[in-house]
Amino acid sequence: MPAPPCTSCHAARAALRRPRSGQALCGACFCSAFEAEVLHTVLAGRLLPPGAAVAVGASGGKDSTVLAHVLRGLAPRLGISLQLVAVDEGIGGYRDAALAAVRRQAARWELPLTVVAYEDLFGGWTMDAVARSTAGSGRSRSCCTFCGVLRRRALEEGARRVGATHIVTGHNADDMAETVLMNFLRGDAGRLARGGGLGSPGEGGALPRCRPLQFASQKEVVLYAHFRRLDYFSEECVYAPEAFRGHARDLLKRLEAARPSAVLDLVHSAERLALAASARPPRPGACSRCGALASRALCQACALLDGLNRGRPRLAIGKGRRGLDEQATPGTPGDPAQTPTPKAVPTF
Ligand SMILES: Nc1ncnc2c1ncn2[C@@H]1O[C@H](COP(=O)(O)OP(=O)(O)OP(=O)(O)O)[C@@H](O)[C@H]1O
Repeated sequence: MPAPPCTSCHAARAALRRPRSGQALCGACFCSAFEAEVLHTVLAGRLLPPGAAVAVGASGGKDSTVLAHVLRGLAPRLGISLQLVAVDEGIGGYRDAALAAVRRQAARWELPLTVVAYEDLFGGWTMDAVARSTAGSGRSRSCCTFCGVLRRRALEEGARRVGATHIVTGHNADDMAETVLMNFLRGDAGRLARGGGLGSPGEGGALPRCRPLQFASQKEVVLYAHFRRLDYFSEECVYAPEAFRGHARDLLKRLEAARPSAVLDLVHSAERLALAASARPPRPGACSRCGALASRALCQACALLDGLNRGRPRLAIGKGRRGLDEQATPGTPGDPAQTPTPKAVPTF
């Protein structure tokens, strides 16, 4: 049976049904609708004001590839300038290939690209060295916790170096729903309260961040990349199988099969959450080491690096963190058996 006509242009045959609405569209009309929705998200949320110098966190994966492509098309209309900032976490056999995809994109789209590396920013620590250190403490699953915190810091540093005023990342609705679910499962009220909305306005001197694909489903991001023939890197990080996120992802898939709106419902529910006064985390202050926003004496990044440099990475995660703050003395040397011979003292 031939495909039905596109319900938008009525000229071409439909190539897909939109996963949420069931609307039958041809590839061209789907891509136009997707781009219009991203534009609406940016304008309605006042995410990127005219004149903004925007750093796109470019991982080479499907989400940031689609984000960079869509924003490049919208840039003249929004009055913004764009550049790519990629973080090299130092993950052998994974990030090098992903960075090659980012370099191809930058060349094809004529966008400036800056690469910042953990190794240079964090006193010689690469993610592979962190993984060896955390596996030694029997907690290899914590790898992604370290990587998430350090990547956030590295992206901020890269964006500042190129004079950006705003940071955008490619998190899609599925990523956001997984995060909400994980925060619920961990009982992390502070993160749940902070996780709503389309990004952060830039508290404590940090650059404003936003996620223009936050309402786009993963399936539609993949479809968009397919119809626009985008070249991206699609392998999973070598450390991802260890991550707790995988359990949230599996659970979400099952929830979605029973209730197709589950992903967006979760994203919206996080926006509407209000914490009881007794559950509210204390107002953040400044990290005693680097000055970034911190809810304890040290910000997360400094606490993690401190734990690593002491050869006690577990100290920096969860309950051990309090002890680390109490012991925090700037410049404490690391345990040479664990540290990767730091090249420089981390400064951010
Ligand atoms: N190495 C990196 N350098 C720069 N930005 C990154 C890097 N890794 C992730 N990001 C940013 O964070 C977003 C979320 O990344 P994450 O790896 O959690 O999800 P993802 O769904 O696999 O994203 P993507 O498909 O873009 O890789 C990315 O879309 C990108 O904007």
